[in-house]
Amino acid sequence: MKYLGSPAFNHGQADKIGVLVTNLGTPDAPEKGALKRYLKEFLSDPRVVEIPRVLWWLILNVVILNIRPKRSAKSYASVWTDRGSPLLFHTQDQTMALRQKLQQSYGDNVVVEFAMRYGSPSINSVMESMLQKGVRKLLVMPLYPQYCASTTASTFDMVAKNLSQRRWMPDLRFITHYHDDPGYIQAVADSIRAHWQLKGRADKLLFSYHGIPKRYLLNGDPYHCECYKTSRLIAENLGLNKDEHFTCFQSRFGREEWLQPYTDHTLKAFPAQGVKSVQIVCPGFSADCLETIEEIAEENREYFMHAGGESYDYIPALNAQAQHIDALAALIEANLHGWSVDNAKQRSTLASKLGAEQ
Ligand SMILES: C=CC1=C(C)c2cc3[nH]c(cc4nc(cc5[nH]c(cc1n2)c(C)c5CCC(=O)O)C(CCC(=O)O)=C4C)c(C)c3C=C
Ligand SMILES: [Fe+2]
Ligand SMILES: [Fe+2]
Repeated sequence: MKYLGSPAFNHGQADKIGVLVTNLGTPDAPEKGALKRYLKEFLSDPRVVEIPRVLWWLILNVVILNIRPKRSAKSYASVWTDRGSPLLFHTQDQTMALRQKLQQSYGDNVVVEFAMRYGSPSINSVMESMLQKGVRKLLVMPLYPQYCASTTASTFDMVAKNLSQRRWMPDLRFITHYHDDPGYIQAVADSIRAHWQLKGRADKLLFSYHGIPKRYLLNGDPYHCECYKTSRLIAENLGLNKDEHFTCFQSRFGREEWLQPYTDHTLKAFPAQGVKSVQIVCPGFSADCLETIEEIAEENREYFMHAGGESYDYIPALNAQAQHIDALAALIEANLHGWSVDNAKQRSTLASKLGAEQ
């Protein structure tokens, strides 16, 4: 095995702190070919689809990758913008804002970049460039508030795989979740309050989270519990009673049972139960993306209105809103605790002392 080298050690070179924020990733274009590449990488990840590999290889390559790319490309085309995929440009904006904020505290000693777990920019390419810039202490923060093996642990797998191929690994820290972080909860609650100020309140506030197969919960994944805790804390912050909010799970994929209650079933059933107006928020998504814009703001609105609903509002993800950035920056700073940027200074003093003695 030949391990990847790092730039030659240079006494006195400043050690940099690196902050790598990540998200899921998105196709390069809303086209069949790009979707096929993206879905192949995403759905081949054993953390995402936990079924025996040979069986899944056949289903994925023979069935799914021959049907889904065309359908998904159409969905992506409906949300695509001049700046590309919403998930990509929101992540770019978040990173730029975080960089500005963290550089106020750390100056040029901090390098803030983003990478995507699937597609580009890849975790491998961004880690390589950060280490080349002299990052010797690396904090990784996946922008998934709730821990899930399929997303959070998969990101860790990729970071660890990258480091396993290197000769000189940096100090490493990894934020696994922030589903109950007071700053995050406050930011989501305040975004709901701001929405109420503009539009008034609905019969029900719906919290919708991306689903996972129920089997993953039964096998010990804490994602379901963390989603419920996020909902509870936001509802408490808003002073809502139990009848005024409801938690459900969206974006089913495949045939097995996923976490219930399902968002679409819930919205189809609400009008008959007397719930005529809803406001829906997705505190599992740090950025708007296909799953919130097309599925929640559009598709599920149709279901609800068609079933007799009268008013339906989607409350956008926090994206690059200042309060979101402040909350994320505070979390990052708390996790950088004790990582001083003075090592380089100490080392250069030591190097010159040693030089003087020789
Ligand atoms: C927020 C956390 C997410 C979890 C948990 C998650 C699990 C999960 N997802 C799939 C399958 C698909 N997800 C797709 C899109 C998608 N998923 C998330 C987040 C989570 N997924 C996001 C942010 C997005 C949107 C990306 C974008 O480009 O905007 C898709 C692709 C879209 C499509 O073809 O429908 C698939 C497929 C599984 C199987 C899964 C299981 C654990
Ligand atoms: Fe997903
Ligand atoms: Fe639970």
